[in-house]
Amino acid sequence: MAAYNNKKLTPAMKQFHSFKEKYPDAVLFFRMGDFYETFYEDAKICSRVLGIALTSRGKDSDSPIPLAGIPYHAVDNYLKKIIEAGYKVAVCEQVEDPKEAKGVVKRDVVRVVTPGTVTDDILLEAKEDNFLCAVHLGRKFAAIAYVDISTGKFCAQKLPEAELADEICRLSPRECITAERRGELFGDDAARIISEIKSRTDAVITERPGWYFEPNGAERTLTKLFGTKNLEGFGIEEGSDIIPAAGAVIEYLNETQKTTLRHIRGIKVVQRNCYLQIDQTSLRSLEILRTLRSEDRRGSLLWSIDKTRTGMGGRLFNAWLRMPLCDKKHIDRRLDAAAEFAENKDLLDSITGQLKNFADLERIASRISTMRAGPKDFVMLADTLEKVGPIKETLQQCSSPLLQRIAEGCDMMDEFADLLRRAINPECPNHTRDGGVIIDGFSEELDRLRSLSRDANSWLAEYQAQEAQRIGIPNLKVGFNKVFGYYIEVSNSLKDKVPEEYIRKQTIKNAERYITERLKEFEQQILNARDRSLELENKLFDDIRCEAVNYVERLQRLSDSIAAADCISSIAALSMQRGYVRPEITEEKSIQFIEGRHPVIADNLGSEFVSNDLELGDESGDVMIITGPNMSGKSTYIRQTALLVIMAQMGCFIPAKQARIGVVDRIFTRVGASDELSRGQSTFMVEMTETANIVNNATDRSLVILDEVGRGTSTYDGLSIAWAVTEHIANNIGCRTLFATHYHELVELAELLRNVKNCNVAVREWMDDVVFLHKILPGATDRSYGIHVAKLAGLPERIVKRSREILSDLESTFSREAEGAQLSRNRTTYQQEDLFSRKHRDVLNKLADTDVNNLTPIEAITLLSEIKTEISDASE
Ligand SMILES: Nc1ncnc2c1ncn2[C@@H]1O[C@H](COP(=O)(O)OP(=O)(O)OP(=O)(O)O)[C@@H](O)[C@H]1O
Repeated sequence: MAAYNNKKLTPAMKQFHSFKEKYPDAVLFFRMGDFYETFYEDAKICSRVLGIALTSRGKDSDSPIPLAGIPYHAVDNYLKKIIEAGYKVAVCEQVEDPKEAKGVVKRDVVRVVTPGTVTDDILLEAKEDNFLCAVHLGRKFAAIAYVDISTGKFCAQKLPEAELADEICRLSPRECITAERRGELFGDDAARIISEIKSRTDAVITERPGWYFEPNGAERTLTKLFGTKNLEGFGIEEGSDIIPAAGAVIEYLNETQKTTLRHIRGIKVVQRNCYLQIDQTSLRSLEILRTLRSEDRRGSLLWSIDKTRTGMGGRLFNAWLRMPLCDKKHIDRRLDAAAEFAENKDLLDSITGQLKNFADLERIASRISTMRAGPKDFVMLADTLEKVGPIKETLQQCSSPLLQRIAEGCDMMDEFADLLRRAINPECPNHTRDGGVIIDGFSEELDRLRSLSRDANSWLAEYQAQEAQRIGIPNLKVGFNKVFGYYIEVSNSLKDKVPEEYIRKQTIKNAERYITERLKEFEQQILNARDRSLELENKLFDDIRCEAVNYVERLQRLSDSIAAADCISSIAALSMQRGYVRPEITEEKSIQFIEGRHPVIADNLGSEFVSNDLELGDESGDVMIITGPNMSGKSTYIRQTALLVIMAQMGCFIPAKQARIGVVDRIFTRVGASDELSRGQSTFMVEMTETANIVNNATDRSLVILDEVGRGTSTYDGLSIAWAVTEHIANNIGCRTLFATHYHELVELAELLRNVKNCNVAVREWMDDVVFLHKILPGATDRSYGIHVAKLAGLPERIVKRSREILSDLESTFSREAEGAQLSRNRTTYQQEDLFSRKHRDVLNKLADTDVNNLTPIEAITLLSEIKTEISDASE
């Protein structure tokens, strides 16, 4: 912007530069009349991202300024596009009436819209939280704080640094604040974490000065917002790592919002061990919130099972799915509630019916609190508050404690609903600027002013008729335009008849236009009345908005209750629609399903989907090795297990005939070869990193899903790694594990280790073809049928035939017996080592128990002989 110091700049452009200096990292929307103008680089960005024309200001000067303008009435759509493209926008408005301005009109930046701070419905996904988060790396722990300003939800948690990136990915924030890259706050670790966030999420990274994160200042910011002395009431002790992160989030909102944040009423500290931990890899590979390939909601578990009807219900359902519970008591509370709905169709129909077209109370409450609520918000609110009574009555009939609590939370706010009904016109426009928002009868003064303007039409008609008759011009017309106001129009052929007192104002093609003293007087009265009625209407609307602020807290609580009712009824409706059952939740370390189904695939395939049983953990063995041909359904089966556990622990019914689930603390998956080349890691490296994460962090309460570990390297390396990992899990961790593999050699582990068992997927051979039955059966298989699958996939017959020849050659050269012998040798050694160590221990114990001083020589020789025999037995 070389032109900044140019003395030739107009006052408006000088003003533009002064704002641009204050908001250098934002695109500045500079209001000029009916347009938001953008200049210089901003104009180029807007032209590129928004597809609007790039022109220039001062075309004839030496240095024309690039310019792109956005009509003010269409600003919302343009804002949406530019924010989605990851830009921030500073909205600079005219803050005085241009008519009254002395010199250049006063302007100010009234808000900065960034991806993480949007509040307008059009810029938000109804059923998704729009999180802004801040990250802080403490000495021992990391902390993250996140807020959705459109709802007022504000949470924070302390966690090990190694889990930070995963947690951020799970939250999928739109924007992430970090301390500026200088000083000790921003070391190598932070740089690594930020680059991980950048590569794994769509979040925009915003750097802010180190003082945003300074603990004392941050604590002051937070206590000021909540009006508390300290943060102990929120479970945040002095010096907690949470404080810098939470303070930075609020400081950033203060910087960008320029309105009150009173709808952020408190901060919830998330206790990680209360929730089933699902790491980022599992979240992605199990396609819980988005599909793996297209990153689409459609096709994900959430998309398939979410039947909520309200925005806040949808967001809560999303959070329940992202953060399933770990406490049997809490899970049962949700399940009891869902069961009560599922068993009573009338009750369920009544609730779901009432939730239809229910307003997003949480977001309206936020807009009320930030004084951005429009007339339509209040109309929706009035309609919605009317439904609360019937919902409360329905819920009061229920006996489950959760539903009773929800019923208690159904606050009808009669007096507020009544005010809205009396004041706001149900047919009102979107904005207050043209009036028509306050209903007739609400204010006597408004009614009087309105009737003055309404009566104007009949006065004008009467005046027109009178004048036409008086001066004998039957087609004389009274009209109105913005420039001249009211006028009398007389066609040219009759203009000679016009009396003297008519003052000529405008000549048009076939007529002349005049004004009269009476008409002018009348006009003044009318225009005055219109202006005053608009002014009064705006004042009345503002009063209602201010009154509404007193209800924000109650609206938020009501919203929480309705969201929970929506989630529970969604679960019940789903279970009735698809025949899901209530899982029995236990504290045992086992999982059992009878006729379990994959929730998404089974819904697509209908009756073609083959259901399967599962017995895992405790007596049934912790580790299940599943072998079977390609395409037989191994991956589907192991993923289905993880999904059913997640659904059960969120309090959802599940697709099975019967299910018993021992609560799981963490889910780990190592599934398929995800392409992480963009992160500079080879497929095998990713596979091994994920495997290392599992063996290092899984507990005996975890569920581990392994699909093809070791496939990314040579057969023997891969097999050895897979063998050793399985052995380690079975011997040292003992967690419930499903391992789908093509390494048939692994099935031998079931003979060696007590808690490992084999299953295979049934296949029927028919002529030269195979039919996949998708049925999981006990025992191992030793055939791959890979070539059959290649044929099915359309590999040319010539290649298929040649593959068969090569396979048969290979099979005879490196016969399976040879490999088997190798492994049986391993097995023998394994058994021998075990036996040896046990015998040696027995012998040593015997020696330790012997009192040598009291042994006779004969006894000593007998003991020696016994020991010798025992050792020789063991080595045979
Ligand atoms: N239980 C089932 N009932 C019906 N169809 C199924 C079932 N399980 C899987 N399928 C179908 O079989 C296809 C292949 O399943 P899946 O990917 O689970 O096989 P896989 O054995 O893991 O294959 P690979 O070893 O090649 O990875 C799926 O796309 C699905 O359409």
